[in-house]
Amino acid sequence: MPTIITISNLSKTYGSGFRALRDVNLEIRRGEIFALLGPNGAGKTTLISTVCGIANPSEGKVTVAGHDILTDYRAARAMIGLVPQELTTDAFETVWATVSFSRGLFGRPKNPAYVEKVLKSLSLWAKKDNKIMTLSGGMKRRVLIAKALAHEPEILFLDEPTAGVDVELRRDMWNLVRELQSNGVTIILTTHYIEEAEEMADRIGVINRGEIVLVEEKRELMRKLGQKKLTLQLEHPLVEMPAQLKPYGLARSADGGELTYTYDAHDEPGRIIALLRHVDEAGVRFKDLQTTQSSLEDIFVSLVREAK
Ligand SMILES: Nc1ncnc2c1ncn2[C@@H]1O[C@H](COP(=O)(O)OP(=O)(O)OP(=O)(O)O)[C@@H](O)[C@H]1O
Repeated sequence: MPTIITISNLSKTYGSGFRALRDVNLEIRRGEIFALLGPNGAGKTTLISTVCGIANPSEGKVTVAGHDILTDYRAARAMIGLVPQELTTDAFETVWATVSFSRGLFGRPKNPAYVEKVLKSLSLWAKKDNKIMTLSGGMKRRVLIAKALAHEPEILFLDEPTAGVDVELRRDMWNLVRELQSNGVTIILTTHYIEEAEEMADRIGVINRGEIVLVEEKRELMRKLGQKKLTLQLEHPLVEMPAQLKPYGLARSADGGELTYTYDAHDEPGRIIALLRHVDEAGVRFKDLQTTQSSLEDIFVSLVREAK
């Protein structure tokens, strides 16, 4: 996939002297869903704000489809829709007026048919004449997305799109994001919900203390870093680890009733077979066994911990 956004050696130091981004290098591919994960204060919003021209970079360069965000600001910005974290919409305006106005801000000619399509796709059509302040929190969030899409951007940034929304709206948002992607829109989202990244993203970037600590295809990340656990529930508690089993580094539960073997997800299956044979040879009997795979959450927590 060709690159649509190129971020090179980007650093951001706020007026307070705080360095919120440190030498960030990142390429976003056209048409992908890229999830940016990071703990509170990691720099996610700062990174988005800089690419969208809301915050100025201190060092480095960002181009959007070849347009420099500083020297060719208008062209770069016109390609981007931004759904901010905070609800900043004008409370007294109607949904229709707010969304149409956003389109005008980018110098786009009026296109009521397009605005209608956006409002319908966000289930906002029935509310088009309602004032924003009369809408529920979830509806207001949909308005923010409609505003961001009003000028037909090729790239959509969603900053914590589903923070504080109910499960149903979250599902709707996910479906909408997928639909946008199938229409060719590139999506960059930040999220605290690891399951959201797991569900949605093609690639995942992890940012911690202003530094990108990892960028990887989601599938590859889970394959490479995912660990599996095999747990044996024993018929009788094991008091001492038999010699044959020592090389496997098995963990014994406090009551001795369970043995757990942790292994890389891409280890050859032969090792498990050998382990089970050794268990048998050692006269250890088990009544049940389970395998589990570490989630993206486990991977994320260990990455952020390692980077500290
Ligand atoms: N205008 C500002 N002036 C000084 N420091 C700032 C400013 N804006 C943000 N920061 C600091 O920069 C760091 C990164 O903030 P940012 O909002 O980018 O993080 P984030 O990853 O989006 O966090 P969250 O997940 O909490 O939204 C934080 O330590 C924050 O306090």
